[in-house]
This record gives sequence, structure tokens and C-alpha cells, in this order.
Amino acid sequence: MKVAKFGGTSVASAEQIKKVAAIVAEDKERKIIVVSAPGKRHSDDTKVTDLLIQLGETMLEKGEAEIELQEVVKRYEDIAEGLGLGREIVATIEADLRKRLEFDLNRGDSFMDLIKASGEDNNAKLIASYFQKVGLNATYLNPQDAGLFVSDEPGNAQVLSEAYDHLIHLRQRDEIIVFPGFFGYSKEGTLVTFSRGGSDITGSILAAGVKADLYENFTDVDSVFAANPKIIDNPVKIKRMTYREMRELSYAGFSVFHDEALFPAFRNGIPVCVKNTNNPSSSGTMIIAEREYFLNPVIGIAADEGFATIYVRKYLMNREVGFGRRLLQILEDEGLSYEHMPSGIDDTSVILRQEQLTDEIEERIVAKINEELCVDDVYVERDFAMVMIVGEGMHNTIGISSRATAALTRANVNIEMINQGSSEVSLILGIHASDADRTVRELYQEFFGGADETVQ
Ligand SMILES: Nc1ncnc2c1ncn2[C@@H]1O[C@H](COP(=O)(O)OP(=O)(O)O)[C@@H](O)[C@H]1O
Ligand SMILES: N[C@@H](CC(=O)OP(=O)(O)O)C(=O)O
Repeated sequence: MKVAKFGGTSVASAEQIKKVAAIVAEDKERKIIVVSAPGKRHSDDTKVTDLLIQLGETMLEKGEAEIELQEVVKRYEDIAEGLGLGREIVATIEADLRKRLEFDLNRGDSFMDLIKASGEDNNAKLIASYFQKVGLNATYLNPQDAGLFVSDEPGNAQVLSEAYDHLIHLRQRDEIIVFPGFFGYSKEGTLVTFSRGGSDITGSILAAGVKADLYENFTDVDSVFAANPKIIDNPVKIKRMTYREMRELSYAGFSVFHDEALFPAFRNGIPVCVKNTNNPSSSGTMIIAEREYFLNPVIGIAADEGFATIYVRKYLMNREVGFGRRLLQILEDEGLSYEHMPSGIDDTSVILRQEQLTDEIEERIVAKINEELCVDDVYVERDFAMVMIVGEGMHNTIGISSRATAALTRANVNIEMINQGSSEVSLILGIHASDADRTVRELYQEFFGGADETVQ
């Protein structure tokens, strides 16, 4: 049995959904089909999830959002028309949206999740009805009815382990199940979404839940490439990579696969295959537990922006018992998570995602660090990027860091931070965000310049 997830670009239009139906029809093992909300049809387009966010925010702000609602309905109308489905399904979708808008606006976060999730939920209903029209024995299944229970963290749900006790029963179903991605339900029955891009997570949970032989992740590129194709022209394709490599690279900006989506598949040993809806005969990228790495110790280079660093200096910091704990406690009290913490003898930096760090929070943290830790200096700097060089073969290959730093010297990029501590598969370089693309290009040239079409 296979679980196949089709991302936003694969279900963005009637034309794309026809390709999806053909892919499903050609392999009887494809029994569980996870779908996203309609994504971008072209580079200037807006994803339905983003339209829904505008709709929800306008509603919260003004108490009405008819224009925004009509824009969403129009997207489904175009798709339904292109699939020859008629008005009824569009009327159902519109009624569903209006009902969601009646939800308690005082529960703003849950309201936003309910609105956002309608993108996948209504698309799944629409796609199931198209599958039936073309003769596939398919049915829509709601995550609550399937028992996909998650934690009650709006916009950031985590699957609860008991969900797997329910999901295994889906194995017994004869028909093809069309399952909306991106959300589950809390034990109290509240709809909660995963973080953005989270339909990949739903697919992985279902693949683990039904103990699938394969989790196929259909997108709009032939494979995972060694670098973002928006930065590098025609980058080499990755044929095989490990869960760890994919997790590190997706964390650092390979948006093709959500970094949190690896774990359920990994824990259950289910291979993942990234494939192209527009070119399904291409073999794609296999993500597996182990691989040989005789060709190149490095498999990919990624960069992600939006990091801030809190720099703290205090003479004899190294001898002050509990300094690190107290510093992190200040962050914890503000509900902040951190990503890295490179340290010297008398100074340390805490690197975190800057979207969490509002001006208000920054002010409070700096004041607390000064007061409670009596430091010599503390300041916050923003707009850093983390560049990651990843590969299973790196830890027993000499000279990776020196090749990386030489490449950055050639690109005239200042390295703010290097971290090759605990992870055996990656080297992280902190740089200014404005240098990110230049850095990726130079590193790509260093590690893949002149390489064959594929790496594994
Ligand atoms: N290293 C990479 N390999 C492949 N695609 C990448 C990589 N880094 C970024 N991407 C981008 O990820 C996109 C696919 O992800 P996404 O837009 O989320 O697709 P979907 O709509 O299928 O969920 C590709 O079009 C590509 O631009
Ligand atoms: N539609 C949601 C979830 C998702 O996974 O979408 P996509 O498959 O288009 O990345 C989002 O945009 O976040």
C-alpha cells in the first residue's frame, strides 16, 4: 500500500487535478491520497491558504470579509468548471466557508486554523468527487473521523501517539481515500493545523499509521536537487538521500519537503519518494535510512534567512555556574525557542528565529539579561542567514570546513558563526542574510562544480 501526497502546485487547477487522477489510476497500490489546498498556478499567483489567511484576518479586524470570501470561492469555481463538476460542489464549499466564519471570533487562533484548514478540506471534497466522476472508487475522509488526534497548539500541532491506534484501521478500507492535509483535531474536538507546508506531515503520519510500503510526495520538480533551483540553474539531482540529510536540508530551506514530516516515516522505516506530478515517469528522489556515499561526502547546500542573534559578554562567564541555564530561562519565560548557541570563554550568542522576537520582547529580554545576569554587554542583531552544508560522508572526510571557508573567502563573505558541533552530517555557517545567495552559489561551485547530473 502507498500513501501519495499531492502538494499545492499539483492541485492548483483543473488541469493539474486531471494529472493527479491519472497518477492515482495507474497504480492500485496508491490507496491513500493526501491533498493540499490549491497552490500557485504560476509564480505571481497567490496560494489559497494565503487567500484564506487574508480572509480570516479581515474578518477578525472588520467583522466582515465578503470580497476575500468571493476570491476564495472563485478559485474553487474555476477548478470545478474545468473538471466539469457543476455548481453544486461550489455551493457546498461556499456554504462551508460561511459556516466557518460564524465561529467564535474571540478564539482568534482557533478561528484562523479553522479558516486556513478549509483550503485542504474543501479541495479534498472536490477532488474526491472528481475521482468518482472519472470512475475511481474514491471517498473523502475527514481527519476527525479517521482519528488524527493532535496537540492543541494552533498553527503548530503535533500528532498524539494514540492517533496511530486509529489510523491503522484505514488499511482495511477497500476504496481510495482522499484525505485533506495540514490539520487534525484535538481530543476536545478543536480543529488544529500543523505549521505552514504541513500537508507533508499529514502524509507522513498516514504512511506511518497504515504502515505503508512507500510514502510518495508529489510536487512540481523532478527530484530534490543539491541546491535550491531558484538560486542555482539546473542543480544536480539527488537520487538517494537519508532521512537525516533531508531533515537537515529541509530545516535549512529546502522547502520541497517539510522538515517535521520526516520523523513519522523515519520511525517506522517507511521510504519516502519525492516525485513530479508533471513528469511522473521520472524516478524522483528516494529518502531512506542509509545510503552509500562514495561519490561526494556532501549531498546538498541550503540557506535559510530570518535569524537573529542575542550576543552576551561577561568576563569569567566560563566560571559562573548556571549562567547558561539562567540565560536560557529568560528566553523560556518569554516563550522563545532557540536554534543554536555557539559560545566562547567570556561570551555566548543565542541564535533564534527572529519572527518570534518582537521589539517589545527584545526590550524585555535585554533588560532582564542586564539585571539578572549583570553582563558586560548584551545586544541583538537581526537578519542573519544560516547556510548548511549537509552529507552523511562529511564526518569522516578531512577538509570540508577548509573548502567551505575558502569558498566564502572567494565570495568575500564574512562568517559570523561556524557550528560543526554535535551533528555528524552538517556544517552550519552563520552569515548576513544579504550574502546568502552568493554564498550558496560559491559553495555549490566548490562542492558540485562540474559534477554529473545526479548525486547519491
Ligand atoms: N533543493 C531543492 N530541491 C527541489 N526543490 C526545491 C529545493 N529547494 C527549494 N525547492 C523548491 O520547492 C518547490 C516545491 O515545494 P512546494 O512549493 O512546497 O511544492 P508543493 O506545492 O508540491 O507542496 C520547488 O518548486 C522548488 O522551487
Ligand atoms: N496549504 C498549506 C499546507 C501545505 O502543505 O501546502 P503545500 O503543499 O502547498 O506546501 C500551506 O500553504 O501551508
